[in-house]
Amino acid sequence: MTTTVVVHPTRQGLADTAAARLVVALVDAQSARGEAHVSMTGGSMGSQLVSSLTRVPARDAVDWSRVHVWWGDERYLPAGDPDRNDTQNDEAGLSALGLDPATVHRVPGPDASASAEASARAYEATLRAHGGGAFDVMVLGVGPDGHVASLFPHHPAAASRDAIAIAVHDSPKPPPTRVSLTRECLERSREVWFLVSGADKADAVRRGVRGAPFETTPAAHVHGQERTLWLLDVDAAGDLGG
Ligand SMILES: O=C1O[C@H](COP(=O)(O)O)[C@@H](O)[C@H](O)[C@H]1O
Repeated sequence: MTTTVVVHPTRQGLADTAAARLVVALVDAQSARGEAHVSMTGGSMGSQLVSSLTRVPARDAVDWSRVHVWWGDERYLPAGDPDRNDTQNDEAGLSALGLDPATVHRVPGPDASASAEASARAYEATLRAHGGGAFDVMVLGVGPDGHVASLFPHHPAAASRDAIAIAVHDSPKPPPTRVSLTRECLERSREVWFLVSGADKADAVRRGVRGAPFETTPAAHVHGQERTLWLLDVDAAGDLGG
């Protein structure tokens, strides 16, 4: 397993390059296994990545009808809520890619589940029916506090084991109720890509890349089975030194 840091001059360049990488990774996965599984992220970079994906010249090399889309976490809000990660990805152009809605696996919100726990169980059951969360590529953002998906520093839910997906209550970042993949699940992917932009993330990136304790920096302890990439813009890389 290797960890690589790649620094891009601009945020747009970061998103465009990550989108091109993702197209190639999906083509490779489909050629090796017939279908591809990617876990997307919300937050600032999630939608920018989707927007860039819609403009990658080679995107037609992917058979989008055989791409399974998942999310590493979701804000527990009704379908279509503008604060949901999937809604924001949709608005950035996800539907323009030619995906089959049956292979876009959304986390149920309060309109489709009795509780965040029930939502996590339903999402976990869907994941178990499709390989248990061993994605080809897991795309993750990182918060300024070092959180990843909805695993927050010093939050008891972050330490959950023996599950694939969990309910998260009292999130320090709104909305307070979320559903997240667990640390165990996040580590099952072939490749983990952190996409991080902005000077406000520079300290979290430094801690993540240098391996700070899980309790303070959950992002530091998520690795791909084959490869971990920290894809940064120059501002997010600002505290890494030469
Ligand atoms: O709330 C969330 O935050 C993180 C990071 O978001 P950002 O806006 O600080 O980039 C995101 O990765 C996660 O999916 C989302 O639910």
